[in-house]
Amino acid sequence: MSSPHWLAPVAPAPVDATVTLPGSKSMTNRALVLAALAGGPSRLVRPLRSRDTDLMAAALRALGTEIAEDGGDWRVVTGELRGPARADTGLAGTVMRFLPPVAALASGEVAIDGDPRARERPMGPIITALRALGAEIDDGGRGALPFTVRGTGAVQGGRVTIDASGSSQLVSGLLLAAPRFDKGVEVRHEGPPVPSAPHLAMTVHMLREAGASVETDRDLWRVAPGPLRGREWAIEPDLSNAAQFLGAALVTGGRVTVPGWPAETTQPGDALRGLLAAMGAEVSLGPDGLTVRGSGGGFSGLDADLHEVGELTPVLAAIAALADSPSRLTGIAHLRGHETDRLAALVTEINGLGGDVRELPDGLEIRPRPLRGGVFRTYDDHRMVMAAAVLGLAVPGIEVENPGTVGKTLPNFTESWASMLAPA
Ligand SMILES: O=C(O)C1=C[C@@H](OP(=O)(O)O)[C@@H](O)[C@H](O)C1
Ligand SMILES: C=C(OP(=O)(O)O)C(=O)O
Repeated sequence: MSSPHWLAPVAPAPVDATVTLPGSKSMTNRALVLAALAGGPSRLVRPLRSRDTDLMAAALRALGTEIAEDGGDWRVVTGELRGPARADTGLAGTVMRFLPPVAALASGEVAIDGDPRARERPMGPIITALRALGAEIDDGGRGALPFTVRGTGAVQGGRVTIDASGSSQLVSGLLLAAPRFDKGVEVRHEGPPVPSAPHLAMTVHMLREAGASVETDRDLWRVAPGPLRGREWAIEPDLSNAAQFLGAALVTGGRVTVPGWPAETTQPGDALRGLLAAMGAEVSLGPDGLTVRGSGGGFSGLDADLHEVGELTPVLAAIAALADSPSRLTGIAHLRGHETDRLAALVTEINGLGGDVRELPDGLEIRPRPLRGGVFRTYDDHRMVMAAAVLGLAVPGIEVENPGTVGKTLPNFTESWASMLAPA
């Protein structure tokens, strides 16, 4: 899926905009899985419609779930899970990690594959864990996509140890399907720290909302077997996808408001409030939503451990490249296994515009430099498009390769970006 280059627009003036964001990818794909496993019908209200969520819906439909359009909502009716079926994960981490445990509950074979890069993303630990829990998986010994899950209609479940330092989704995937395992599951993580703690909290929270009994301790998650309830899932706006819009307020010394910002949430994007404030933004959360204002007098770099909120890195790195002082972003070695090796991609592309970004063993060191225009490659990574857009606010002539790849989570991004920049 490639599209012609997009010339990232320079901000003609400080932005002054209200930006309504589509739903959360992470919540939409969890709700779809929980709805497919529930005992009764569910409704997803304002789900995200994007490549990642459409792929999850298509995969669950292929397994026998009915997912109907209903005025922008999705109505989900549980069916008997069955193969034979084929499922495409695209490049979606949530689909490649959340679907196999569901496929293991189906009767019949489910062949799962994805984009070429999907075959390189960490999958080994969840394949091994599923086998230990009683599933049969033929992966040709690769420990990666593609593979076939030979479902028997049931998974025994029980205790399992996993190294989830490569991705929190390896744990989330096991937990989401676990109420339907005969013995539930007890997952213990052993290894370097698991990233993305808020996403694990989201998994636990949503499981409980669906009626599951979940206990957690440090590096330990226990899900009891039992029925899941069909219910209405009101999907929150995707707060991680707010990063570039709120960042635009800081970079241009303007104002951006995101309506519908939840007062309480498990989304990692909520950390943007503190992170942008640390760079000098004025941040306020009120009845109109979250408002970020930049001073117009420049802003400082950021020294932060982003281990828990790794998906914010590409956009924060772009903001940091335009700051008045250096930044150090750490705790994000696992980003080498994301849509692309994000540490390498950010170094290559920002330095290609004249920047000075250095890769650390677990992060990035960013020294702001005057940047020039040029081609910015995006490596099939939606967040590289978003990062380029932020740089383009201040640097004329940034040509973004394959902007359509942003449709992984935000299909109308270039249009919303243009309306944000249009005079009020
Ligand atoms: O569970 C989820 O919805 C996600 C978990 C995180 O994955 P990692 O723990 O692999 O970083 C995050 O980066 C990804 O965008 C979404
Ligand atoms: C890492 C990300 O996605 P995925 O769900 O594919 O892991 C992301 O959205 O930044």
